[in-house]
Amino acid sequence: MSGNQRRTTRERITDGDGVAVESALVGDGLELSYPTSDETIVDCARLDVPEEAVTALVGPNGSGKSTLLKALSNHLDPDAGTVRIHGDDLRNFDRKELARELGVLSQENDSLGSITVEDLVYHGRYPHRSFFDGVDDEDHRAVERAIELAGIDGIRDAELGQLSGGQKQLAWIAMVLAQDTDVLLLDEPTTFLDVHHQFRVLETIRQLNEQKGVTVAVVLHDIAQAARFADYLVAMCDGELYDWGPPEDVVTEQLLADVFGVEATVQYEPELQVLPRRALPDR
Ligand SMILES: Nc1ncnc2c1ncn2[C@@H]1O[C@H](COP(=O)(O)OP(=O)(O)OP(=O)(O)O)[C@@H](O)[C@H]1O
Repeated sequence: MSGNQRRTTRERITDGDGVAVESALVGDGLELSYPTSDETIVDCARLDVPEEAVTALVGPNGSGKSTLLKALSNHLDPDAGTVRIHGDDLRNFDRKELARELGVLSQENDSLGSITVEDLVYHGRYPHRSFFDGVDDEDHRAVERAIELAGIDGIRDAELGQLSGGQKQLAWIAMVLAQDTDVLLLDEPTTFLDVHHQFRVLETIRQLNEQKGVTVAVVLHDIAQAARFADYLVAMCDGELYDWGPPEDVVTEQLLADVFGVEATVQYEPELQVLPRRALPDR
């Protein structure tokens, strides 16, 4: 079943400015924990990832961003609540169907043994092939496009195990891009990357959003970068959603103190900037 056939239900919300937006992904009444403990790690009444927009999840270490992303990508079963993509419960999808809808870059990438970068990127095409199908022209085109977007042509024949952390990260990003999905969930895609590659990855995400209408939810650590880059911010604190909305509404000096524990100034000239001055005492 294709993504378009599934798009039967529209879920609308109103953002901080009172503007109605449609949600591609909705987390509804989510309570999340890990099998190793009874402790609830995330308790989130409602989370919306607006359609055809870039949403950045921000928050301090351990605030539950990755955990939330795992639930949104069906890698973690909620103790309570549901995740819906275009109105359909994620649990209604088999693995391959979901992989045609959702491209996921997690922090814990599966080990695929000693394969080359190019083979890894081809791996991103598996949801589009049946068991007996070979690689077709569309697969070749998608792989070449992903390799170009990620800027990894020079290392396509290298084995993953021989790469630096940043090069590996770019290879995984290319694999997710080759999947060619309408929705991307990216957990810290800029980790390990130098400033050039950080910009390149963020520009690629923006380009996919603007040119192809791809919906993106991305965990970013740099609040100033997230505020400049994203259309919406989701600020997590202690496993709860502290605030949600356009960056101008969410990034306040109060949020920086409450959520991040820093005294900081927020400036808008020439664009939104966060200027941290000092760390506040631990909460
Ligand atoms: N596999 C796991 N088993 C048990 N607890 C976990 C597991 N993964 C994360 N946690 C716990 O869940 C809490 C939230 O972690 P999570 O990784 O979601 O936070 P985060 O906001 O993404 O942090 P960071 O910015 O450091 O990546 C932490 O207290 C962490 O110890």
